[in-house]
Amino acid sequence: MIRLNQLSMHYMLGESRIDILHEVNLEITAGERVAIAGPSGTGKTSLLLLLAGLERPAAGSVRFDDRSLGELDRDQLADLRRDCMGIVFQSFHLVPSLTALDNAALPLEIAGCRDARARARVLLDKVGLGARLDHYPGQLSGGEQQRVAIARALVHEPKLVLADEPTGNLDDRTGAAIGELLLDLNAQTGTTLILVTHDMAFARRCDRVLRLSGGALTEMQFESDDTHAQPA
Ligand SMILES: Nc1ncnc2c1ncn2[C@@H]1O[C@H](COP(=O)(O)OP(=O)(O)OP(=O)(O)O)[C@@H](O)[C@H]1O
Repeated sequence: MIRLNQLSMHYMLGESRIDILHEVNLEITAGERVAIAGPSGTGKTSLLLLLAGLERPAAGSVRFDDRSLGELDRDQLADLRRDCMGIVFQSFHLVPSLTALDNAALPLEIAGCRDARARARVLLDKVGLGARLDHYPGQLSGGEQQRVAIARALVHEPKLVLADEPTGNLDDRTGAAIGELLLDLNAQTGTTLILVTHDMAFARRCDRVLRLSGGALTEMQFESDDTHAQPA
């Protein structure tokens, strides 16, 4: 489903160059659950942005279902994201003027789905926000906003979910419930999951854990009960 070929990326800030990825190759098959871990500031969020076509690489390519993102224009990329992806950013990107229910229903409303609000309500219930449907983002806590963003990312059952620390701001119990929701979605609909997480217990429930460090992605290997694994 996803193929990274010799992918390189850096940011320029004035004269200084921040290297994020150096000639990375990776294949992710449909239905896979992939966790991305690694120290703060190594580029995990940037990698998700590349996968979503929201950043352009310096070299190499990102292919999604045999389409090269580099060959798509802005509108085609936006269509691809709308139709095929559910994205959870660290900053949530909720629409401030819409209620939790309308935010969560947005992808289905845009797709012209008649039962958009009913389906969004079911998901908001599942993330524990059944009593917050009519609240605006400014009236919700950070963790509640995060859960609305997760409901919005999942509501149209996308082929691919890209989530940046989806359990990061949540207490253990709520975080575990959100983790279950993502894994259930994967089990039920075959959604491919690519999740940035520092939560190793959650990461280990994925098929693969990749560590991003020094511009390289390395697959982590675990002993049976070792939650402090080193990259292979
Ligand atoms: N638009 C930008 N311009 C310049 N530098 C940037 C930009 N965005 C990110 N960076 C830098 O690139 C590096 C990687 O950032 P990124 O957010 O991808 O890291 P991360 O691994 O997701 O970090 P964290 O785990 O703390 O969320 C950081 O050093 C950051 O300061």
